[in-house]
Amino acid sequence: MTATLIDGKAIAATLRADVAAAVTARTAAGHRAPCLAVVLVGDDPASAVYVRSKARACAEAGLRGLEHRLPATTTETDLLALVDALNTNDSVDGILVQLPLPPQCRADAVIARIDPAKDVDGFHPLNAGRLAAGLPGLVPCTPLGCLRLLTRTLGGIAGAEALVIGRSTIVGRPMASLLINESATVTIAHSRSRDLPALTARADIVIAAVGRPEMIRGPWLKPGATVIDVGINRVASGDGHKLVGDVAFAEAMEVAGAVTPVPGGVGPMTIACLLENTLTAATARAAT
Ligand SMILES: Nc1nc2c(c(=O)[nH]1)N[C@@H](CN(C=O)c1ccc(C(=O)N[C@@H](CCC(=O)O)C(=O)O)cc1)CN2
Repeated sequence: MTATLIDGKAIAATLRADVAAAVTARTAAGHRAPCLAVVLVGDDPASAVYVRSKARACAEAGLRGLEHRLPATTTETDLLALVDALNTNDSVDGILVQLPLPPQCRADAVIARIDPAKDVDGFHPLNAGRLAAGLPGLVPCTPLGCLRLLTRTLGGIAGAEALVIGRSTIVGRPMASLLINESATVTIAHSRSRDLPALTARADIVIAAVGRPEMIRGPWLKPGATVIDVGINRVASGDGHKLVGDVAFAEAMEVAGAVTPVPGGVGPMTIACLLENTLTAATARAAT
């Protein structure tokens, strides 16, 4: 069996075009363009690349993007002061603080300071609680992107057995809540789970978010399963490096029904869903 490749780049492009069309309609109706403020603290090269991608994606979709670059020595107090200023700036609809932060800034404290109505990352405890309770709110972009990929690939997922591997607050836990809210039957596995191959063998849907290169092997999978690989791991290859996921891709393609590649799977959906969340936040704020 050779699985279908789930083309995250193409699906993300469609979602970004949908957001762009909605923004055009909004501005034609006399509203200002939604505005996303991105805060980058320090010099992490990968974070700088992601922030640039976000700025480009905003511009292409007709959103206003603001960038705040702060030095690696920024204190938590100064970062919180910037978040406060963005919270009270009425022309800002979405606030995103790029992670990871330098050690002197506690991510939990910073995230908790963001106005939940502008929390386009969906990381604020209030939004996390709303998602867990099945209430509407802003949802973390990576799990939301995974759900969009699943519904594009499978249609409905009600009743499906889904395995989420990873219990982080950024991916695993919100992913499980999203799947439960779609009436899937959900298992969450993690580093202490006893028999991961046996859990994987039962799953119609596997979401791999463990951060360990190629840990999930093809022979573990149920034939025909849909595999969403959230991992982005940089591994040595020849003289340089390459990106691999948490799933052994070539093996998975032999057994699964559909698989996301790395790169080009979940990653592009994260940024497309950030645009979607910014539009959602702007629309909700305009209605209040
Ligand atoms: N505040 C946040 N910080 C971080 C988040 C987040 O959602 N909010 N997620 C990641 C980084 N990230 C976005 O910020 C992100 C990571 C990867 C990709 C992506 O498209 N990856 C490509 C491969 C890129 C490469 O070549 O290195 C892919 O998978 O195809 C987009 C966004 C941590 N921080």
